[in-house]
Amino acid sequence: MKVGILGATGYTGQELLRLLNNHPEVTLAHLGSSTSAGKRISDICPHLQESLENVLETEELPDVDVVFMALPHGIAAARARELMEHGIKIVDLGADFRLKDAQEYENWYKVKHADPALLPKAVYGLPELYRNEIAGKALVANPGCYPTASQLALVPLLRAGLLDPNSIIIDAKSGVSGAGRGIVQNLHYSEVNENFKAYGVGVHRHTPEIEQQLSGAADAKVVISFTPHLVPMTRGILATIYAGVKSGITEQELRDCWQQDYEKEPFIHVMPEREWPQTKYTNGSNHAFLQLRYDQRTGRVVLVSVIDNLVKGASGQAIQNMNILFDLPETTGLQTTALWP
Ligand SMILES: NC(=O)C1=CN([C@@H]2O[C@H](COP(=O)(O)OP(=O)(O)OC[C@H]3O[C@@H](n4cnc5c(N)ncnc54)[C@H](OP(=O)(O)O)[C@@H]3O)[C@@H](O)[C@H]2O)C=CC1
Ligand SMILES: CC(=O)N[C@@H](CCC(=O)OP(=O)(O)O)C(=O)O
Repeated sequence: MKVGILGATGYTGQELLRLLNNHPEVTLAHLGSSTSAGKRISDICPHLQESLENVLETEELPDVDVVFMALPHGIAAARARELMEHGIKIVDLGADFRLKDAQEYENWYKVKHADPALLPKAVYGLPELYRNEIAGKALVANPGCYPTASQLALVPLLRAGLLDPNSIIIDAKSGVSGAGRGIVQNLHYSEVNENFKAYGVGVHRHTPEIEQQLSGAADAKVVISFTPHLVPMTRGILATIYAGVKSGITEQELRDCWQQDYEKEPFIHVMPEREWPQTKYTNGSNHAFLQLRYDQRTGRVVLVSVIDNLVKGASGQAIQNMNILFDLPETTGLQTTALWP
C-alpha cells in the first residue's frame, strides 16, 4: 500500500515515519513538506536512518492510497476534498474533522472551517471505542491527545451509566512534544525545565471535543472542567480524572466495566489494583494504562489514564486507523514496547 505523509518533518510526521518503517504492508511513497522540498528527510531528521533515501516533496496530489495529514489545523480541511475525489483515503491528525459542528470549530479554533460539507463524511477514529464506525470510511479524524487519554477512561463508565455525567473534572499533564516542533517562547528549555504550569484554563480547544464524545457516550449533554498542564518531560500524558459515582455502585463494578471492554484490547491495560500508571510505561509505544480508585468518603472515583501523546495520542493511533481502513490486523506495525527506563 502506498502511503503519503503531509507534514513529514513535524513531530507527529517523524513519529509516523519511525513506526511505518516497521510496517510490512507500507511503501512510503510521498513525504510532503512545504519548506524543505528536494531535501532528504534524513538531512533534517538524522535519526531516521531507515528513511535515508526518502526525499521531501510538495506535490499537491501524491500518487498514494492513503495520506496522513500531520499538519497544523486548517490545512487538512482545505485539501481533503481533492484528495478524496482522487480515491485517496485520509487520516487527519489535526483537529479539522473532529468536531461535528462547524460553528463549534470556529468558536474554539478561531478560523472558519474550509469545507463544512465534509464533516458528516468524517469518522472519529478512536478504535477501541468506535471501531465499527471506522471500517469502510475514507476520512478519519484522529482524536486529540488529551481527548484520547480522557475518553479511554471515561467512555466505558459513562456508556454503562455508572457515573454522574455532570461531575467530571479532568486534570491532565502533557510533555512538551505535545506542542509540536515550532519555536515558541514559552516552550524554550529555560522556561519549561524545572517548571510546572497550567495553561488554557477554561478555554482549551480539546474541551469541546471531549464534551462532544462524552455526551455521545452518556446520551446526554456532558459539560466538563478540563485543565491541561505542561510538564518538563518530552513525551507522555497523564490524566487524573474525578467523577461522581451513581448511588450504590461499587469499585468492583467500575473495574469490571473497564475489564469487560478492554480485556481483548492489545493496547489498553487496566493495571492490577493499587498499582498506578506512569507515563514512562508508554514511551514510544501505542499502549495505554488505566487505574481507578473509588473513594467512598467523597462519593467520587479517581481515574488515571496514561498514553504517549505522540503515539496513542497521535501517530500510533493514526496507523491503527489506517490498518482498519485497509482491513489489516490493528496491531500491524505497532508492536513496539515502551522504552524503559
Ligand atoms: N504533537 C502532538 O503530540 C500531537 C499533535 N497533534 C496534531 O497533529 C498535527 C501535527 O502536529 P505536530 O507534528 O506536533 O506539529 P509540528 O509543528 O511538529 O509539525 C507540523 C508540520 O507541518 C508542516 N507545516 C507547517 N505549516 C504548514 C503549512 N502552512 N502548510 C503546509 N505544511 C505546514 C511543517 O513542515 P514543513 O515546514 O516541512 O512543511 C511542520 O513540520 C497538528 O494538527 C497537531 O495539533 C495531535 C495529537 C498530538
Ligand atoms: C503540550 C501542548 O501544547 N499540547 C497541545 C496538544 C495539541 C494536540 O494534541 O493537537 P490537536 O490540537 O490537534 O489536538 C496543546 O495543548 O495544544
